[in-house]
Amino acid sequence: MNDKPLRLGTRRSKLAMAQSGQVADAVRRVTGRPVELVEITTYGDVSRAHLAQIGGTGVFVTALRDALLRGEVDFAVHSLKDLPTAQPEELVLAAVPVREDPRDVIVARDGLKLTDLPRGARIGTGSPRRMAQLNAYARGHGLDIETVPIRGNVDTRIGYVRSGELDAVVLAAAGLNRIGRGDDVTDFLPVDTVLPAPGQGALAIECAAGNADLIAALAELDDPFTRAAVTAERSLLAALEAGCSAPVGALADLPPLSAPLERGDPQADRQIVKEMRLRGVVGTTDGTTLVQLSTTGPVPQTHDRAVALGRGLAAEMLAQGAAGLMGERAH
Ligand SMILES: NCc1[nH]cc(CCC(=O)O)c1CC(=O)O
Repeated sequence: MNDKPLRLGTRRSKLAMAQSGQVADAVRRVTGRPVELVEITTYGDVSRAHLAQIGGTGVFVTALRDALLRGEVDFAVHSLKDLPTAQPEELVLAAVPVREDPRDVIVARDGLKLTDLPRGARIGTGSPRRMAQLNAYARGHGLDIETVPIRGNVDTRIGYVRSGELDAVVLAAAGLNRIGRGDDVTDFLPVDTVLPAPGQGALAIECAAGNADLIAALAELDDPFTRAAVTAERSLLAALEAGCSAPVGALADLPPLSAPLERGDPQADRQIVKEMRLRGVVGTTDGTTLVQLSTTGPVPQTHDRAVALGRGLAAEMLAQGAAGLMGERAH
């Protein structure tokens, strides 16, 4: 047996360290090898500039990928939603593990839920996708809220609420759960209200394309349903030619059951594993216009079919004017 430690390249943020630590445990289990964490500082960690200003996608990812390409680390763990949709040829996503809760949540003062927020409440988020959908929801439901651009790590964001500067902030459930702050959530936003970012809640384990033994070992951590889902979501994003900072949401999951689920009902079980629903949304950040569409079909059994599912829905969204809602292109 090969006892040489596997080197896992990771960012130093609390979230990155938490998810790298969890994946390291899983990789130790399936490979029987020790795993050591190698900390890498990325431009996104250092820059104080607003993310939209440093621009482009994948600022958090480039330094990790460079370390992989230079052979300084054996694999890296990314939040899938931060990964650019273009895959470099020299690298492969060796595994996409089972997805965490994909929903966005709010952390609000006094335990408030979205619909309890008082008139004029200030909600912090740096994400045009979250702004667009929250503002659209507010318009449709007589809520009077103001979305306020913020950035920073999870602790910083929650700090704005604790200090009283903001009434609430929007975050991803998955990130809070991974750093053990799930109890701070005051409201889970239904995906019908705010569709998450493509890939949200999922991780990607990436390694060099030439590392066949490691790729084979890591395959055990792959969840085919999650992989098909995030492939469809990211293909939708790519086909809209939108970057990670575009107001685009997408989620592929199980379609609602046509009949109430009965435990062990073979009919319901078959429906669960066979079908996938893909939803996509794009809108203006003020929430005045949203294009929101969905499609349901068999769970894609190949990469190409998952890509086709995402592209197909993107084409329908473009036909309904999606391109005009995205504003300045990131690239
Ligand atoms: N944009 C930052 C980011 N990238 C990944 C997560 C955690 C959720 C995930 O893994 O999808 C977060 C924080 C957030 O959006 O609240």
